Amino acid sequence: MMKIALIGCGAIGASVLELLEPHTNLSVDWVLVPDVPPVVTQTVSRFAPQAQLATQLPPGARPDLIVECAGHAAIEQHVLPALARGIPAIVASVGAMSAPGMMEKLEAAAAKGNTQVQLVSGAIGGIDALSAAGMGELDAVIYTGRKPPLAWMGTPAEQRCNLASLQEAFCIFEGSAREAAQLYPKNANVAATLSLAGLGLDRTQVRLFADPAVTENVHHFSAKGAFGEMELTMRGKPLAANPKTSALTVYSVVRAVLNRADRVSI
Ligand SMILES: NC(=O)C1=CN([C@@H]2O[C@H](COP(=O)(O)OP(=O)(O)OC[C@H]3O[C@@H](n4cnc5c(N)ncnc54)[C@H](O)[C@@H]3O)[C@@H](O)[C@H]2O)C=CC1
Ligand SMILES: O=C([O-])CC(=O)C(=O)O
Repeated sequence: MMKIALIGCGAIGASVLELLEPHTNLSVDWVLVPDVPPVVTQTVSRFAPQAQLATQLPPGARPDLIVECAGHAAIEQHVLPALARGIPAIVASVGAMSAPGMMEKLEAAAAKGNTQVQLVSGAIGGIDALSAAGMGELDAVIYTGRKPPLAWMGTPAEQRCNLASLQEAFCIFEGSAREAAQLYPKNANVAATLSLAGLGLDRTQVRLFADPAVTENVHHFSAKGAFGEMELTMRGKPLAANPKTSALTVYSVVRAVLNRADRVSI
């Protein structure tokens, strides 16, 4: 039985709990959240009644895996200490790697604990191909993210345009994946993921649009290099609980967990 600690129980975390519940070869025994609103209590008692709710992993707890779906701050707060204790981790907040030195800290913590951390593909696909292509020479990776204006509320996009009255697509950001992930921590994890799989945070070109013509979160990237060329468009359905987040992110986290719990992984 694989014992799991889940970090975060919002739009992604709640759906992950629901999808993992039927799997009898694993058990979510801890759910770590900064506070416990009634909706979290209800979700946990419905899908993981065995789980203990806490703000930090208790010192004596020894999960086989921690699963982060909480936000960038959770990497420093939960993932690094767990890795250093030898607990492997699955991370959804890949954009956190845009902070100076964070990738090195992650590697050092995993090395200290003699364990591994997996950064999930999240809301995008093709990471396997891009990452394999990166073993050869890559010339360019270009990413465009397009979401409905509502998905950019509460971000610096509000200072760039009037999101509520946009009539056509507006480019709210153009620059590197590193800047994108730092400015839009809840909306540009895909930019960071593509760059870590490919050309790195500083050489991956990113454009982000608030687009009233789309109802989905549309991610497009193209890559060119020694392998040839690839292009991918993902039209991700947003989660009802958080329009910034695509449903595929949940499936990606669940798949990563099951790949560790099951005998065959794909
Ligand atoms: N890799 C990818 O493609 C994607 C990654 N994400 C990442 O996943 C994160 C979560 O997304 P949602 O579930 O939609 O957000 P949400 O806002 O619905 O839920 C966040 C949950 O995490 C908890 N939380 C916040 N800070 C925490 C901390 N320091 N420690 C423990 N729990 C904490 C909150 O209380 C809440 O339960 C995003 O902030 C983003 O970093 C989101 C979408 C796509
Ligand atoms: O869920 C999505 O569509 C992508 C997202 O928020 C991110 O890249 O952070």
